[in-house]
Amino acid sequence: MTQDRITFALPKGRLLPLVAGILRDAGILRLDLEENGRRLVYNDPERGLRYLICRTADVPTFVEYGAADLGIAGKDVILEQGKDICELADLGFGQCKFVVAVPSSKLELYKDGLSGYLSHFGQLRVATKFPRVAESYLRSKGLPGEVIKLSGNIELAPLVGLAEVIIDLVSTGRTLQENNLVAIDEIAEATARLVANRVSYRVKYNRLVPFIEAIKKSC
Ligand SMILES: Nc1ncnc2c1ncn2[C@@H]1O[C@H](COP(=O)(O)OP(=O)(O)OP(=O)(O)O)[C@@H](O)[C@H]1O
Ligand SMILES: O=P(O)(O)OC[C@H]1O[C@H](OP(=O)(O)OP(=O)(O)O)[C@H](O)[C@@H]1O
Repeated sequence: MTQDRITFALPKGRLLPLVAGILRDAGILRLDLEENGRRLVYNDPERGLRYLICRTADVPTFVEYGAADLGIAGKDVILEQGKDICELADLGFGQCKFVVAVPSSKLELYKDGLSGYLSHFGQLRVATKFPRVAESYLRSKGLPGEVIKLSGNIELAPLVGLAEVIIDLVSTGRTLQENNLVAIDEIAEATARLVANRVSYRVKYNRLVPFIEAIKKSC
């Protein structure tokens, strides 16, 4: 880690325009980050700042290993990754929630919940992009379900018999609705969080604090 340079790990995709806007409003970011570009590192040597464009799910990894001092990631990703990083602030945007959803045509089978379904049908397969969150949910309910990890388009799984249930993120609810799925439980809400590498937060504290305060103020 370079001692005086500050590196930010930013999530590409739907959060990037929001994050870039906040960093700009905070007076930190002066560069144009191409939202759909291929460039992954942006340097601002005059200010001693660097920005990494990361896959959303990888932001906590870049921060944990000190490749970035600060990062912005959804709470969903932070929960799933379980990395050893400092969570500094809830930035309030990027709101969504983890839900458990089933085909609306089969809702009747879940009237006694997932345990009722499981005791009747003997199996419960849960498709998700968030296996840790799903395992922990099943454990908390005492359900011996099988978690099937997918990379996206999770809603497809119950429509074609790959799984009975999905655990996925919802914001508008449109994807569930358009695929005839209905939420039967909510697990947790998620918003974007400002995170820091544990060592950077101690060693570079004086340099980081103005950035942290400016980001919090512009949210
Ligand atoms: N409706 C939503 N669905 C998914 N994520 C959402 C939603 N609303 C807000 N978010 C936030 O946006 C982040 C996901 O952003 P995005 O969809 O761009 O990434 P991704 O598709 O998971 O990543 P990648 O394309 O790299 O696999 C989530 O981690 C979450 O914090
Ligand atoms: O409630 P809504 O506003 O419809 O949003 C929810 C959808 O958005 C996310 O998918 P994303 O667009 O990230 O694509 P993915 O399935 O490839 O992850 C999520 O996994 C849902 O599918």
